[in-house]
Amino acid sequence: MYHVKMLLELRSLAVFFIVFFFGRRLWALLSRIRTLPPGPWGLPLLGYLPFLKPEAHVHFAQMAKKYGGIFSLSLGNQFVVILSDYKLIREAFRREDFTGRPDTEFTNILGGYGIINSDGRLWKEQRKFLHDKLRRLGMTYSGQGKHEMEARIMKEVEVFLHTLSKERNNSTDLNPILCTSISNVICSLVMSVRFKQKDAKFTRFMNLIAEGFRLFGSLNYANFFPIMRYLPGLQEVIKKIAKNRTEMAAFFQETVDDHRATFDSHNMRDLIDNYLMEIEDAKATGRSEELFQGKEHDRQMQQIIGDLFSAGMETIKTTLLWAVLYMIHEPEVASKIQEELDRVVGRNRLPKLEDRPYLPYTEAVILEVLRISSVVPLGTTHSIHQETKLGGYTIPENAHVVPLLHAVHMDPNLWDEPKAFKPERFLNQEGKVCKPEYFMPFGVGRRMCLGDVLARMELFEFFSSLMHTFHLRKAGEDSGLPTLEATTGATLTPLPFEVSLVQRPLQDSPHEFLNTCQGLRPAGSL
Ligand code: HEM
Repeated sequence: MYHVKMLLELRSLAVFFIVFFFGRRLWALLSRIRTLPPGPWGLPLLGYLPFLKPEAHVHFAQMAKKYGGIFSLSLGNQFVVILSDYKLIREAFRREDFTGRPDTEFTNILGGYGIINSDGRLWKEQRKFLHDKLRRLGMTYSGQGKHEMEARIMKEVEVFLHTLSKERNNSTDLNPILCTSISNVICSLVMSVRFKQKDAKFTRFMNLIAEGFRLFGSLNYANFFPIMRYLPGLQEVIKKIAKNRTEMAAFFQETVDDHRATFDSHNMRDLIDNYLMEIEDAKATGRSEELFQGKEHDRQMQQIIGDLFSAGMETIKTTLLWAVLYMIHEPEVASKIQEELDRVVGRNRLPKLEDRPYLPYTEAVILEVLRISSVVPLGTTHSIHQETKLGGYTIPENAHVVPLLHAVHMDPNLWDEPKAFKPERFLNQEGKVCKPEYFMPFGVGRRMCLGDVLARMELFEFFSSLMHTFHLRKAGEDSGLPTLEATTGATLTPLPFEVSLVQRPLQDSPHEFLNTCQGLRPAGSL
């Protein structure tokens, strides 16, 4: 009898301890959950993934209305924090602890090379190096380099206009023409190479990039559930990515080898020459092993070329396509730009960078295009490698942090009628350009776009020259206006459309102007 009683007491004690232990754990878990940014619960293991709609930026913006300027959700095994409060975006991204990039299937394939997806010391050193060298090559608003950069861009602008002059009055798809022209700017800066329209090597290169985007897109689920990488379908995708990357690497390596063979330390032609100089210097000073944090030198150069190309081509081309589309929709805005260009620049030359301060309306239109199109709607995902606090909430280690730039640019509390195209919002009462701190198409903080100066130069030169030389009209008499709907990928791209280009009549000095617009030699590979 005594033993039974003992056993019962022991059992009660055990139950008490189990309840106490799990109760404490549950309490700790709930207390911790309460410190995380608010957000939906989702399903066990899958989290919110099954409910995510294809246009993630629009879906997240709707969620932000419910949960606020900082909210969180689980997507598979990832904990994601979405920021749409511009003050919190600024606060987070100026901090060192928010400069990480996520560790995913995608970044594993890249092996930590390059700049966009690198992390820690390699990223810091590469960012400083690139910032310094690209400035010397002309990515700056001041100094001699600026003129060299302008010359590189203008060469492409002129070839672009020449190609278009052959398309006058026809319905034209600007996408492939812009693709070559914008690529040539970045290729000339990085590796002194340029391509003709429809060049076979360039076409292959562009196809590899397009296929790369598609293949990495289909790997998305493995980013959320790493175990899925072992599924046969995804194994095939991974093999194909590896094959394409080998082909791209060979293409870049050929350029690096050519540069090595003709390298002259007294004549730095481009970014690759600067990298070769750095590698030589590291050898001479016994730093070779440490350079690029011990990573393979040539592979780092290959990835840098790939990173700058992918970051600097699609974004600018897409922004220019949006600009053209909005000009077709907003003929009054287009006329005001042309009136300003005619008054300030005159009809006998193309606009130059030094005209820019005197062309506030044109400048305001470019800013409005950048705002309304938010070509990189979700910015680039950041990550943190140690638990931290933001806006009073706990941000756990390895959380992904997404700046919802689209929501910032469409916030009715910040912008009057955000869906309307209103360049005037970027002009102050004196008619001067002013940018509010919640305008952030290039991101903000320590990992802000490295190419924003080049991007602003290119957008100005291409857009103002195009407007100075052509009227942009909708193609086809009977068709309606092309849609402003976007295709959602890493960037927000307009659906394919055509434009009718009507050459603008000349007034003064027709010879010089004609020479610029029509008498140019076609491009050839360097
Ligand atoms: C309209 C044109 C462009 C837009 C809208 C744009 C936008 C952005 C955005 C939103 C980011 C992410 C910032 C972050 O991580 O928080 C970024 C990063 C970056 N951009 Fe751009 N970009 C443009 C053009 C360019 C050009 C022309 C270049 C090349 C020279 C370039 C090079 C880069 C690089 C290297 C990064 C990564 C920086 C890092 O991780 O430290 N971008 N850009």
